[in-house]
Amino acid sequence: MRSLAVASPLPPAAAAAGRRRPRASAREVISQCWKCEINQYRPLGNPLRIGHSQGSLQRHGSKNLLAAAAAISVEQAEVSTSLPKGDMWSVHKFGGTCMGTPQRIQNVADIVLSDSSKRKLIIVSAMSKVTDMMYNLVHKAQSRDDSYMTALDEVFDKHMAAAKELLDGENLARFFAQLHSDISNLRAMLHAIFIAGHATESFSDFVVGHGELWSAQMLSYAINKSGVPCTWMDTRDVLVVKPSGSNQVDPDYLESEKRLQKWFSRQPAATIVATGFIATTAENIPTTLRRDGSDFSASIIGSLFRARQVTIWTDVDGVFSADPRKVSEAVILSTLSYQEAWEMSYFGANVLHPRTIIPVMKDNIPIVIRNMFNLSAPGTTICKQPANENADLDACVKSFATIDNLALVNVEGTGMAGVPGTASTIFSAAKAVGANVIMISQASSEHSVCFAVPEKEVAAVSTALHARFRDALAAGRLSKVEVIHGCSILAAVGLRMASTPGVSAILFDALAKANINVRAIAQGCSEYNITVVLKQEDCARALRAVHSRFFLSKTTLAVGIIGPGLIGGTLLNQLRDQAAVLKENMNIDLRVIGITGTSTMHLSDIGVDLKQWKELLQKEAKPADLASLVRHLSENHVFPNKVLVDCTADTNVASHYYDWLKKGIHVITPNKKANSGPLDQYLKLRTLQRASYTHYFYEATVGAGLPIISTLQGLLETGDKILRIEGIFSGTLSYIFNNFEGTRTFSDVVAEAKDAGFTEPDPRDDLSGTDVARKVIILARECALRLELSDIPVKSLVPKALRSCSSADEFMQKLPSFDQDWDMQRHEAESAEEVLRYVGVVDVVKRKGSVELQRYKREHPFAQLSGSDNIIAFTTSRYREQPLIVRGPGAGAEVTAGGVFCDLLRLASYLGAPS
Ligand SMILES: NC(=O)C1=CN([C@@H]2O[C@H](COP(=O)(O)OP(=O)(O)OC[C@H]3O[C@@H](n4cnc5c(N)ncnc54)[C@H](O)[C@@H]3O)[C@@H](O)[C@H]2O)C=CC1
Ligand SMILES: N[C@@H](CC=O)C(=O)O
Ligand code: NA
Repeated sequence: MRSLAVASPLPPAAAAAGRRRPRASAREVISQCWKCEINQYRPLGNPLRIGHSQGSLQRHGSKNLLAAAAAISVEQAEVSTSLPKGDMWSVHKFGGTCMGTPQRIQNVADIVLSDSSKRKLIIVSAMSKVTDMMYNLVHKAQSRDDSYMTALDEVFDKHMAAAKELLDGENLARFFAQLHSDISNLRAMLHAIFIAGHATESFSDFVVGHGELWSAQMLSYAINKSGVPCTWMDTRDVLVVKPSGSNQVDPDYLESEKRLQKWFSRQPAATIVATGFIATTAENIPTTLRRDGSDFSASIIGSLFRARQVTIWTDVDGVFSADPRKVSEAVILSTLSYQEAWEMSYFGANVLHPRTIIPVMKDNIPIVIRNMFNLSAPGTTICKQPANENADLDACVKSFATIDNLALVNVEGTGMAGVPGTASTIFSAAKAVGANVIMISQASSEHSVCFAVPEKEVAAVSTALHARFRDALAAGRLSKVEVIHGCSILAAVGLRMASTPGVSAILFDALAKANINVRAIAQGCSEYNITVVLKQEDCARALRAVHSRFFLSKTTLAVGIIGPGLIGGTLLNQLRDQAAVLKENMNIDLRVIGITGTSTMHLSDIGVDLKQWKELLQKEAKPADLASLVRHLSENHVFPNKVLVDCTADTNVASHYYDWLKKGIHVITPNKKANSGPLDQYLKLRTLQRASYTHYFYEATVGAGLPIISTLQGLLETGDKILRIEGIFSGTLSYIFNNFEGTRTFSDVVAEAKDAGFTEPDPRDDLSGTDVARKVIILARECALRLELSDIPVKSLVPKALRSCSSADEFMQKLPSFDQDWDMQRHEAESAEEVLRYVGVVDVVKRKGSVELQRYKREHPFAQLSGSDNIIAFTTSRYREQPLIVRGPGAGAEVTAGGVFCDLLRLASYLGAPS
């Protein structure tokens, strides 16, 4: 039976008390150290090992070793522990940042303990910065800089301090003894390096690897502390690699498996912490796995155990669809195929080094990249592409990446076609000067070959090509060897691009719409990658344009708000409160990327933080400039759709709608000026709207949030004939006459309507009847009546003497002097059992409109209103006997902004949002 207890490192006292380890062979016992747990079973011929073994013996004394050996029972010595492989193993890897502080190491221990897998192997890097500190020691020593001694003390102090915070009692003592001994060995070795003024690679690797040895021990003891038996592994005892040139190593799986088997038979633990980064050669010389070595260690070990999964813990939520520093919209990918991860890492994406993928790929072991500081993020799973295309690989294009500082070399001429060996000559010239060819493209006409190389290598390539092709150039067989400087590569990566028609069409369409010129294109037969070469200055814009096309929903809308007053401001607050719900439930992503008032303006590339739009408009604002807001919107290539919402009452702003629609910017407004302005301009605007796919919505211009425009359009579009539209169209005037009773004065009620936000910015627009007349015109024009505002006779309620007031405030101040006149009119109506109501009429049959103050009997529906109610009656062919009536509050901030918001959602739904 394999007991977990026997796997834990035991001091002699504990061993003697009956908790025992399995016995190693006689040769191995001689050099085994119970304190440091580094298995000294190798022949003592390796000078690096001698130091350690002798150190161990000197440190702990042979007596203790003998005691440990004596405690091993015969029964346990007989136990054969073959290496279990497969699903029961889960492998985790924690990098230096994860192991950065004692608290983080404790968090790592907690993560390990929360994994319910039957068996776990945890690969760790050195504590953050320690590897650099260790390299620095070697560097100092071989430079004969004796400050290596104080630097070594710092290494000791750092680990001692961490261990003191993390461990206690026996675990701490054990770690301290080991650290102490290692540091004295290192001191001796560094001294030797100092004297020689030189360190061999294996000496250096031996020194540097201590960071991992210490972090592995600390974590293993921290896990032990919680009562879960855990042992630790010096992977130099197991992982055998051979150098494969160009600063790389290849794992020797057969030999490693043999050694792992042997190691495990001695320490058959269910939880093992192993050192990342370090390994050994077949000749037992310490070495490292080079850059990103710990990930590689995890992948190799995962493969040796045929693990269920290898989890690489880091400090990001997973692999992004593009560099998040360049594309703020970048998203975390939930899955990636091995090949995609491979492609992306080539482009410098923060994925795994390609060689890390190889060991697990051969056994189909998934690698999961997770954020240790955000455990709620599920991370990115890198696995074999599911056979079923509909399985969880999200999209055919997985990510976009760029490489800057490139130059294109274009070799061109009629003499190239059909001449074997031209390409070979070109690329051997590039090779001869050591240039790295990053991408190649040749048109099938064979008249030109172009390729991209790093900018810093292009001069040498150009010189080499001119030399090689001197004769061909002189004879005119080649017309030019041309260099195009300042280029970048933009690559789209995705496995399913191969089986999805139209991907490249979408890619190039997005580039075209962003007005980006493509210099060269390459797509290999594998179709994992489509690469385009563009001007470096266009690259960031191109990246954002293509990313948004593939990753943002079609119903992402960039919104510009003009006039953050009562309605505009209320709309911004409603957007703030509802945006997340819309995104979550309806995939509608509304981003306000610009707000302008009359004096200040705030712009954002990705979306204003609506929680603080008011502050931003004060503190982080520029002088208001409508033209630059429009430019900001139309030149933004991140968002597929753009809309301007005019919340002013400004005629000048309204005069721009035509241009905006022409630019492809949708327009939404509660401002009545465009639809009630000069007829010819109105007709031009509506004609353009109908001829284009750009939308113009203005529901709130009549009846605020009440569905007046949409009801009318619905009747007309379905073939009903409108005969007459009649009603109370002014929320302000409705409020005034609903409340002008008893002892209240007319001017008080007007002031109340103003305070309640029912009036126009200047209340004279309401009292003069102009606002109602505008609404009558808007409805009349919907019914195809060609009327101008001046065609509507209007009864103004503004006393003649106040029409010339220079401001709304002056008007409000002077209004009380006319209260008596109003009292008289009211009394007259009241004595006839009637009420005053201000009504508008569109008489479609007679092709005219009117606006009047009328008296109605108390039982008339118009007399029944309250608050700011509007009531609008449509008499039509279908609704002839009983008109279709829409009634409800027809003014006020919330209902009006709500009406504008509805238009925004209608736009999103026209653009494809779910209903
Ligand atoms: N208040 C209501 O109940 C209803 C209002 N409306 C319409 O909504 C629009 C806005 O009304 P309110 O918000 O009540 O008025 P408001 O006066 O509170 O807001 C208008 C805002 O637009 C700004 N503005 C004016 N000209 C501008 C320009 N050229 N560029 C940038 N900003 C400019 C002003 O500084 C102000 O902040 C008006 O067209 C009104 O007819 C429509 C239905 C109901
Ligand atoms: N001032 C207007 C607001 C809506 O258009 C009104 O009172 O109706
Ligand atoms: Na309306």
